[in-house]
Amino acid sequence: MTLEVDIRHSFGAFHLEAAFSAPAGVTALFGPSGSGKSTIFQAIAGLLQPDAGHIRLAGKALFDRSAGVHIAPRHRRMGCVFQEPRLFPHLSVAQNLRYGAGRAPAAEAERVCDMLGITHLLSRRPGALSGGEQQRVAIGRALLSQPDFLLMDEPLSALDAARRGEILPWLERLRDEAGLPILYISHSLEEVARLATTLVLMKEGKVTGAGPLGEVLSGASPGLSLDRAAAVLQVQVTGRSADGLNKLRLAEGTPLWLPGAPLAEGRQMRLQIPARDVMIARELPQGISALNVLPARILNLTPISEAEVMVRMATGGGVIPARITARSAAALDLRPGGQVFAIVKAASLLSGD
Ligand SMILES: Nc1ncnc2c1ncn2[C@@H]1O[C@H](COP(=O)(O)OP(=O)(O)OP(=O)(O)O)[C@@H](O)[C@H]1O
Repeated sequence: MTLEVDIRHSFGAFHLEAAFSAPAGVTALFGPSGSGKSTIFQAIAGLLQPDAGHIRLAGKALFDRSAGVHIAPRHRRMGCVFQEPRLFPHLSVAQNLRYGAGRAPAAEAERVCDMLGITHLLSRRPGALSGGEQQRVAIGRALLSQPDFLLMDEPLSALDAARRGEILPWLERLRDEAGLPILYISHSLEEVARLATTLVLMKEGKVTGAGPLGEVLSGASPGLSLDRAAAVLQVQVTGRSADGLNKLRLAEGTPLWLPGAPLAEGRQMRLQIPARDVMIARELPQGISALNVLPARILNLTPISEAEVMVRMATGGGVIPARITARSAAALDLRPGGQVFAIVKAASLLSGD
């Protein structure tokens, strides 16, 4: 099931023009304040009728200006989750869930409670839950309305760092198990890098980049500050060395070593490598301190200033960008298709199941 958005709308001097697709998984809308994220959210929710364009779910119009289609919000089969959980304080968790459940079979309620880890909370009132637990119940309530898609507007922004850390694994699970398009508005690139499968970058009402997370985040897009360009790679924990390094494996098998607390073997995680922390060598380097050297093929070079270029490289595990000087790129004679080695100076783990 895919949500397709192609809309235009004006508020005075502000002009929104947004076209993108949100397939199953998490599509993050990311951009500065005032870039138009909430306007898109409202249009998809049916609370605003854009001046032009259409919104389709699995090919069926929820809105189509030229065909005169506007499905009322209550008939859009969507679940919404906001910054605040908006639970009924006088009802138990079970009653709050039932309120959203409609005709959902009991087995479905059990599955959702299990997926979100809220089964043990069913008899409590919202006041006796942590912020993160309340938000999990709010997500459960949205899911039990058996929606065709989910809209999440900054669902973690009202929580402190500890509570965000508590709820993120459940959102990852939702992304991997629910099989729904989830449109997710966020101000936090860290959250986006951890959760999103598709990324839509917004700036001043325009989409400046859209596509699979790794591709958009590794690019030199106008919507992304250069300091934030990074690789996001899927890795698996395969062991730990005697001298305190976790051994990780990229999709195609290349090993990577990372310091940090021991991780459970077999765990799937996302690894983030900032473009500024990657160097490039033409030959397999000898006698350097960096542990992680990945064979790679150059995809393209994009000038980012007079003095710097972004070099995007393909490794078996995904795309790795490196931000290097134009002088180095010329000295190494880097060209698309060239075989090189990406030297990773620093990387951080983002997530795990
Ligand atoms: N109902 C409205 N009437 C007039 N202008 C509006 C209305 N709603 C939004 N705008 C304007 O449209 C622009 C985009 O707003 P929008 O809320 O979509 O941005 P946003 O990216 O969601 O921002 P934030 O991250 O701060 O929520 C802003 O300039 C805003 O002032």
